[in-house]
Amino acid sequence: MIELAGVNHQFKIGKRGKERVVPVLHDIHLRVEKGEIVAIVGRSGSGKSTLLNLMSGYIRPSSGEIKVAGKTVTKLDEGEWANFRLANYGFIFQSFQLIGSMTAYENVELPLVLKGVASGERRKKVMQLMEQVGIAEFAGHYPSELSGGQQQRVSVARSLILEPPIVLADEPSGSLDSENEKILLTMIRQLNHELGITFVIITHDEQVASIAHRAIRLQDGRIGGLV
Ligand SMILES: Nc1ncnc2c1ncn2[C@@H]1O[C@H](COP(=O)(O)OP(=O)(O)OP(=O)(O)O)[C@@H](O)[C@H]1O
Repeated sequence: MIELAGVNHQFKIGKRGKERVVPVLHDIHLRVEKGEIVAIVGRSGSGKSTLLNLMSGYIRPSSGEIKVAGKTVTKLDEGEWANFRLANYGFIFQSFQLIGSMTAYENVELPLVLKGVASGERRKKVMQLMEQVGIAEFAGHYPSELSGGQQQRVSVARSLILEPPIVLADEPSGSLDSENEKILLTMIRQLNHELGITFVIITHDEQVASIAHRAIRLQDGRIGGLV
């Protein structure tokens, strides 16, 4: 589903003319199979977010090749990446990244609006999914009127509304208490099992890593073997 071959990444930092090159990822070879839940673990600064950003095209590798769903994505331009992301990826973030001026319903609906889906079909899909993740009763609430766990469920619903084959999650339970974390992890397992969605999850949390089929440890920008 996702394949990285010989991927290296370095950032350039500092003032123009005085840039310094900071190597962050080194010779990454990684395959995530369809239907897998893969956890990416490792210390702060080991390169986990950089790896996820490479998978989602927000940054381009300095060298190496990346394939997603059979397509070589390394050379896609911005516009092509935007379409590719919409068709293939859902995203879940630690900070939920909901739009504060939109209700829970409107947040979940947004990807369908962007895709140009007709309003009747949007309504059906949004309500069905909000019910599935247990937040239908909060449809008219704004994010500020919801608990952290409820906000995260809204963001999960938004990430799934276009039925993406892959969900990338960056510390998805980082802002949740243990009760809400449990609900989120059960939901991820269920979605993986029932819909075959592939998950790549960055985490520091052992509970999260424990639901993964496989955990990959990054150490100073290198894959340090299975956990
Ligand atoms: N845009 C950037 N410009 C320059 N350096 C960056 C940039 N983004 C990340 N880095 C550097 O790359 C290294 C890896 O960062 P990254 O965010 O991938 O680590 P991480 O494992 O996700 O860390 P954390 O667990 O703290 O989120 C760090 O040393 C960081 O300072």
